[in-house]
Amino acid sequence: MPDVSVKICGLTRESDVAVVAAAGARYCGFVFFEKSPRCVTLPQARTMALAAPPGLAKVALTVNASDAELDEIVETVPLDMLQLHGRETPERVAEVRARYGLPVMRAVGVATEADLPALSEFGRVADQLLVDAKPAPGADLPGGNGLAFDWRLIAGRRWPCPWMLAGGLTPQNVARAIEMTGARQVDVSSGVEEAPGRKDPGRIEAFVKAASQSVPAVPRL
Ligand SMILES: O=C(O)c1ccccc1N[C@@H]1O[C@H](COP(=O)(O)O)[C@@H](O)[C@H]1O
Repeated sequence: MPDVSVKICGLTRESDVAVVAAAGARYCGFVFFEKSPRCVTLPQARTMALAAPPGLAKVALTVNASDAELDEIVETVPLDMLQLHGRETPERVAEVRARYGLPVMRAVGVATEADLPALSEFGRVADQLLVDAKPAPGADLPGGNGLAFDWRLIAGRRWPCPWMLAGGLTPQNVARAIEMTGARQVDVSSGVEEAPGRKDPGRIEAFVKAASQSVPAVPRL
């Protein structure tokens, strides 16, 4: 049975790291975006990153961050990947990759067919894509809204680099999402919380279990 890797994003407590690792997730994410209820300070993120066991990749999520902001994050927090979740251009993605020598995952919001070409464009410069729901116009957050998109839009599609499915995933719907899209990696934030910014260990375990037991769709030729 093919393995599906899970990223649990928006951890805020050291105890979350142990829960995520024990559940069998492959990645954990720390949010550096002030408007988010999951935003963490550099010392908080450092403490969590140092608590992560080998095999749990640590991802910093930023939104249109400057070099100065990224410098501070990368210098303080031991990381395995940078997630760019704003309006970063392909040139900026390439610049960030070169500057830090870390893999970069670029998030792309999807609501309609018109959003799909951006996935091919960013797939040529990023190490990974995060295929997320496009937030409603005027939303405070560019992600982490618990909003799903129409998975039929990407069913069986492939891009030049590995990708993760995100947006409104929950322990209840993740198996269906994987079956419909063929995703081999999934990312969740609000769907495993008991309140905004507070992860629920039971929901994390249920999510990883449901994702791991799912079978991705056969890719379209
Ligand atoms: O989680 C956040 O607060 C956040 C803030 C700003 C940009 C992205 C954010 N989260 C990312 O969005 C996806 C989907 O979230 P959800 O599961 O729909 O709540 C999440 O996995 C993060 O990568």
